[in-house]
Amino acid sequence: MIKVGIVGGTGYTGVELLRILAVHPQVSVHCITSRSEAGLPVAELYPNLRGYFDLSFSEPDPKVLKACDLVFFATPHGVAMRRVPELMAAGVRVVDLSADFRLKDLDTWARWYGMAHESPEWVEQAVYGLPEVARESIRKAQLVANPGCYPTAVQLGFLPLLEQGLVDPGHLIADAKSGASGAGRQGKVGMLHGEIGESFKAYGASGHRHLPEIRQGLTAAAGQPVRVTFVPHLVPMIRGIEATLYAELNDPSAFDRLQALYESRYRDEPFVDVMPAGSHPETRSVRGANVCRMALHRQEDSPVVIVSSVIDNLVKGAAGQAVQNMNIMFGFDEAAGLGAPALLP
Ligand SMILES: NC(=O)C1=CN([C@@H]2O[C@H](COP(=O)(O)OP(=O)(O)OC[C@H]3O[C@@H](n4cnc5c(N)ncnc54)[C@H](OP(=O)(O)O)[C@@H]3O)[C@@H](O)[C@H]2O)C=CC1
Ligand SMILES: CC(=O)N[C@@H](CCC(=O)OP(=O)(O)O)C(=O)O
Repeated sequence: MIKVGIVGGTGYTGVELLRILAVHPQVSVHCITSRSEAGLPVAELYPNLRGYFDLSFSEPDPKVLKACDLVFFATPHGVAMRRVPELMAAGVRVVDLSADFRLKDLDTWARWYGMAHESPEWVEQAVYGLPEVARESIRKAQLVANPGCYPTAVQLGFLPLLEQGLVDPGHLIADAKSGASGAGRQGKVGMLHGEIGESFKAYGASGHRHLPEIRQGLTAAAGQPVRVTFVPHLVPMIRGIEATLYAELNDPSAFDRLQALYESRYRDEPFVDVMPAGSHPETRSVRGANVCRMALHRQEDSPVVIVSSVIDNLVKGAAGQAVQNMNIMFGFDEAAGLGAPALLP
C-alpha cells in the first residue's frame, strides 16, 4: 500500500484521480488539497464519491505532502514547478498533470506558458510520461510529466507511421476536437452551456500550446524534425477528444501493410485498441475508460493515410494516464484501478 497526495483536488482531473483511486487496491489517499475549499468533505463537493472517501480538502502543506510516497499535481501550469524541488529533495515521487515539465526546451516553454521556468534542473530530469513510448524510463523516474490530452491522442495515432519512416514528416495534419471538461472547472464565460451548446468552433488555429508538445514527441519518434499543423476545436459535449490525423505516405502501396503494422506496434499495449481498418472510433466508446481507440482509413488510391484516434481527455488524456504512470513507477499491475470499460450510452 502506498500513500498518495493530490494537489489541486477540486478540479476535474483531481476528482477523476479520486474516482480511479477509489478502487485501486494498492493506494491509500493521504491528502487532497484545495485552498478555496479547505475543510470541506470531499464527498460534499463530489457526491459520486460518497462512501468512498472520508477525507476533507486541506490547504497544501509541505509537511503532509512530504509524508506521501507519490504526489499528483492536478494544478494549473506554474504551480508544480515551484513545489516539486522540495518534494524531490524529500524523496517523494511526483506525477505532474500540468505542462510544467513536459517541454525540454525552456525558451519554448516560457514563450507558450508566459513565464520563466523556476526549476529548470528538474525539467531535464523529468520523464515525459507516455507509457507506450517511455515505459522503462517511467519505471525509474522520480518525476513524470504526464502528457497533455490532445498530445496523447495525436502522438499515439501518428507514432507507428513516423517510427517506421513511412510518411512525409513535413506535412502532418492533426484536426482535433475536445469536450468542454478539457478547459477545467474554473468558471469561464466562454465555457457556459449557453455559450457552447448548439455550436462548434475551432480555436487556437494560429497556435496552441500543445503544438510544441506534439512536435517534440513526433520529432523524437521520426528521428528528424516534423512539421505538424494542429487545430483544436471545442465540441458541446463534456468528455472526449477525437483527433483526425492526416499524413502522406512515401509509397502509397504501403497502406496495405499499415493495419498489421499498427496491430503489431500496439499488441502489448493494454490501453491502445487498434480497430479494424475503416472503423470510426467514437468518443462515447472511451468515456470514463483509460483507452485510446484508433482506426486507419484511405480514400480510393490517395497517398494520404487518415487515422482517427479517440480518448477521454480526463482519463487516457489526464488522470487515467497519471495512474497508469504511477502503476509503472511502483511496479504494480499497469492496469490496477483502470479496468473499468467505457460508460455507454
Ligand atoms: N481538464 C483536462 O482535460 C486536462 C487537464 N490537464 C491539466 O491538469 C491540470 C489540472 O486541470 P483541471 O483539473 O482541468 O484544472 P482545474 O482548473 O479544474 O483545477 C485546478 C485545481 O488546482 C488548484 N489550484 C489552483 N491554483 C493553485 C495553486 N497556486 N496552488 C495549489 N493548488 C492550486 C485548484 O484549487 P484551489 O484553487 O482551491 O486550490 C483546483 O483544485 C492543469 O494543468 C491542466 O492543464 C491535463 C490534461 C487534460
Ligand atoms: C477544450 C479545452 O479548452 N482544452 C484545453 C486543453 C486541455 C488541457 O488541459 O491540456 P493541458 O494539460 O496542456 O493544459 C485547451 O485547449 O486549453
